[in-house]
Amino acid sequence: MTGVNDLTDVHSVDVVVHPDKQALSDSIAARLVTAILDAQAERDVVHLSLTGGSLGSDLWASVAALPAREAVDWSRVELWWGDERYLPAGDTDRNDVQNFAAGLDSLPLDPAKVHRVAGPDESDSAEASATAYGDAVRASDTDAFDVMILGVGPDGHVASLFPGHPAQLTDDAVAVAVHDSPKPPPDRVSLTFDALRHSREVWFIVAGADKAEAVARGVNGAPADLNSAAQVKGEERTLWLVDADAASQLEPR
Ligand SMILES: O=C1O[C@H](COP(=O)(O)O)[C@@H](O)[C@H](O)[C@H]1O
Repeated sequence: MTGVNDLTDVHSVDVVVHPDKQALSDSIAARLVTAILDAQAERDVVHLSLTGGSLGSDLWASVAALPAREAVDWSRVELWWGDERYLPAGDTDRNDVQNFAAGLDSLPLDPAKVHRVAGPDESDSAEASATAYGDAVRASDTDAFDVMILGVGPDGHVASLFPGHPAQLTDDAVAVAVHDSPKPPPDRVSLTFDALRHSREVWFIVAGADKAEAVARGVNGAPADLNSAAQVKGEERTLWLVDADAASQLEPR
């Protein structure tokens, strides 16, 4: 994977505001299906990186309800996660489990192309899991994720990179173990900023007034100790897909 992002160009992001969370979820689903179809017209396999959080799962319910999902060749879609809670396979607090329960399980995916982060039942430590996950990303046949979907926490975190946390600025790895996470559970595995940036498109998906400050800081390029989202841009496009409540502290552009 290659690519360098100019983080000083804070205006090269697009913001799309939707009236409410359901409209936002349905719109992300339609946009995602279109993006996959476009990518499949150009490349054999499409690489998507998914996110946890409520909207990160809701969007799969929206995809599952979308007739256009039938046009996608889901067997040619590779799935990754930007982060995972370091919990055993099947734990209902895992991001992958929540995504599948919401609607991913209805899609005819190739299980060999679903790249889950190993939990404590399948690895010796979060560090070992992060190393194995990073090796899997490196070994994949892609030079970049096609779409990197990232939820944003009220504290401005993306994936499991929390502002001010020691793991946030790890720069010598694809994935990092996170301990003492400010948000439970305490142990996690996350892609690093470098890995997140190796994406053709980065989509931040955010709903709710409690995230309005994080959205404003992310869009306006706040420093890393205040906002992790602001440190990540796509190689071709950076999109903020938000509802009206989450957009309420943005200046008119
Ligand atoms: O813990 C996590 O939180 C964020 C955001 O979640 P939300 O519920 O506030 O939307 C999520 O993006 C991340 O993947 C997850 O591990």
